[in-house]
Parts: sequence; C-alpha cells; structure tokens
Amino acid sequence: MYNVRTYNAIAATGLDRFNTDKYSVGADITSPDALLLRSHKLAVDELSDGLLAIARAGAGVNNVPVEACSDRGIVVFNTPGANANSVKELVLTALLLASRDVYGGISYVRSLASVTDEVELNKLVEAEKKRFKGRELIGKSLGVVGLGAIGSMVARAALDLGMRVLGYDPALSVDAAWRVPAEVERMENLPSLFAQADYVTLHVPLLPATEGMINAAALEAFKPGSVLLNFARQPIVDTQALAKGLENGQIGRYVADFPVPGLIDHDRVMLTPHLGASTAEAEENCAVMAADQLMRFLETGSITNSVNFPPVSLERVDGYRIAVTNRNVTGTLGKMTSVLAERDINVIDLINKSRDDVAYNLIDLAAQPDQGLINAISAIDSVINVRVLTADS
Ligand SMILES: NC(=O)c1ccc[n+]([C@@H]2O[C@H](COP(=O)([O-])OP(=O)(O)OC[C@H]3O[C@@H](n4cnc5c(N)ncnc54)[C@H](O)[C@@H]3O)[C@@H](O)[C@H]2O)c1
Ligand SMILES: O=C(O)[C@H](O)COP(=O)(O)O
Repeated sequence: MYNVRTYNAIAATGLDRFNTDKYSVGADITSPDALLLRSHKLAVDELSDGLLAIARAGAGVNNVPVEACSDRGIVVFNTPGANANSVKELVLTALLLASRDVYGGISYVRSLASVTDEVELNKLVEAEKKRFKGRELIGKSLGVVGLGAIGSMVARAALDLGMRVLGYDPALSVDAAWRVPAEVERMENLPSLFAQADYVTLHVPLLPATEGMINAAALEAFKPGSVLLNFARQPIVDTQALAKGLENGQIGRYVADFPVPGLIDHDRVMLTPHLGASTAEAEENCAVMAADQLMRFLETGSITNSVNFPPVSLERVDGYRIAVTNRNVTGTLGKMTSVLAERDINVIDLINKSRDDVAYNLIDLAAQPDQGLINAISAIDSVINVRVLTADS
C-alpha cells in the first residue's frame, strides 16, 4: 500500500485515479510516501522521513522547498500546461476589463436600481455613458514576458484580437519555442519590450531572478499610462515601486491575481483572489496529471515532469527493479555495479540520468534484491535513497 497525503482541494476526478487496493489517500494520512497539493506552503519540517515524492497539481512550485527535497532525494512534480488555458482566459478578461470600463459601468447601472421609470432610466444611462468610454485592443501592443505554456497561449489569443505582440523569454525551451506563434516579435531585452508595449503581461515563474523584476527602474522604461497584468506571482512586482508608478501615471492600470495591502481599493487597480487556475477544467486536468505522474513514479520508478529530477523511463520486461537516487558524484554508478558484481547479480537493464546535483538510476536485476544488497548500496557515500519496486507495486 502507498500512502498519499493531500493538501488543498484536489479535484475528485484526480483522486479517483488512485486504486483503493493500492493507495490510501487523504488529508489525514500520516507517514506519507507522497504528497499531493496545490498552493499549500510546504515547510521543510513537513518533509517527513520516508517521503518519496511531491506532486504540485499546478504550475508554480515556489510553495515547495525544492532544494531541500533534492537534498533528501524527494522527487517534485508539477503539471505543465494543465491549467494554461484557464489562466489565458482570465488574462484575456483582464485585458478587456483594463480597456473597457465594464466594471464601472455595471456598478453605475446597479446604483440605478431604485429608478423604476424606464424613460428616466434610459435618459440617465445615455447622459452618463461617456464616463465609461474605453479603447479597443486592436492595433495596440502587448508585451508578453515569459513565453511558456501560458505566455504562448496569451500571445496567440492577442494576435487573434488584432494586437501587435512582443515577446521576451531568454530561457525558452525548444519545445516551448515550437508553440510560440511566428508573428510574435522577439525582444532582446525587457526595456525594449516595456518601451513599446501598451499592455505588459507577466508569465514567468517566481525565482530569485524574477522576484522584483518589475521594480522602479523597470517601470521607468514603461510607456506612460501602460497597463500591467500580473497573473504569475505577486513578488515579481515590487509593490512600492508599482504604487509610485500608479501615482505618477507611468502605470495607467494594474490588473492582477494577487491582492496586496495598500492597493486593494485603488481606483486603477483590479485584483482577483488567485483565480487563474480556478476552473473545473483546470482543476481536473491538474489533479489527473499529478495523480498519474505520482502513481507511475511510485509503481515503476519512472519520472515525467519533475522540476528537480531528470526525466527517466525504463520499460520493465523482466527481473526485479531497484530505484536509486544519489548525489551527482563521479564513480557512484561504478560502485553500485561493483556491489552487484560482488554478489554475482546480473543487471538486465539499467538507466542512469542526472540533473544538477542529483542522479537517478533504475536498475533491473536478474535476482531478487535482499536487505544485505540494499544496505550495501545505501552505504555508498553519495547514495541518498534506495527503493525496491516489486513487480506488482
Ligand atoms: N494565477 C494563477 O492561478 C496561475 C496559474 C498557473 C500558473 N501561474 C504562474 O505562472 C507561471 C508561468 O506558468 P507557465 O505554465 O506558463 O510556466 P512555463 O514553465 O510553461 O513558462 C514559464 C516561462 O518563463 C520563462 N522564464 C523564466 N525566467 C524568465 C525570465 N527571467 N524572463 C523571461 N522569461 C523567463 C521560462 O523560460 C518559461 O518559458 C507559473 O510559474 C506560476 O507562477 C499562475
Ligand atoms: O501555479 C499555479 O498553477 C497556480 O498558481 C494555481 O494555484 P492553485 O492550484 O492554488 O489554484
């Protein structure tokens, strides 16, 4: 049996993937083999002994102590792209709300609830509508910072709306680059993007390199009166600098998914309560993908969509499988195969891959591993953990 502890509301479709003959899943699980969570801020103390994996049903992993997980040999997964459409649709909503005073117009109409005469109502509406005049998106420029799963979808939708789209992503992967529409104009640096964009939308992960990316110096490069959209993470924007930017008119409007004290009731700020991925579809996509990745890892040792381990997949044809995680130190694999040779155990198949400081091995053996073998491999200095995967695990 595997124990999976959940945090946050994980969609039932995802939880239903776990076969109850093999898995105990719930918020009250103690001694978990794996954690399944959304935005729960996981403390290092919550990385209990024996924990093998954490699946983030979502994109951002800034709530998971990834470095501490790597040190302990804990595999961290996320679900790339599974909620991207949901965020894209909210960003489009934000673009439109920042351009047309729909919100102000609706509030005004609501204030007329006591007017019962239709002629009078129409007179008021026609006299006041000039207060809610907007502008069109067609022909305006949108700067997209980060062209991954969400950024590339936002870029495509903006092009469809007739916008000029400028993109900046110096770390773009080859796979992601294939998804970026050819019409997106590539910017070599952020100031060039800021200087040309009427709207700027952020789609980068929160990392030391992106925290405070939108600071006072960055805001100086913006076109006066531009609209800034932040559906990525709050700390990417320096709140004090933004407040100044709003005050001096450099920023015309700020629309974001992360409420921050001091800006909540600002006239030109619209904030939603972290709703980017809160659609039934996105919640299901993320939960299913996270559950499937966890089960595949627990049962076969294979790894897809980890943020700290390499992708590893080995078809199991025969034998007994062990999974070994080690620090990425030269000679470790040789030491492991020596331990096997000393015991006259034949290796049927093997895969060894590394990522940064971590290496991961799946080794299929011709003989059943006993505790002596596991102890001998565990005793190698650089080995972090060893797991035996039985054929029906
Ligand atoms: N509001 C929400 O509910 C919500 C939902 C999903 C994701 N998010 C946030 O959006 C972020 C992006 O999600 P995604 O699914 O598009 O991720 P992704 O990994 O597909 O894309 C992120 C892109 O940012 C790029 N990048 C990294 N550092 C950069 C930098 N310094 N400058 C420019 N580009 C940089 C990467 O190369 C990558 O292409 C997530 O990390 C998460 O924080 C928020
Ligand atoms: O990074 C993400 O995927 C989003 O911020 C979604 O967070 P949530 O799962 O808590 O809605």
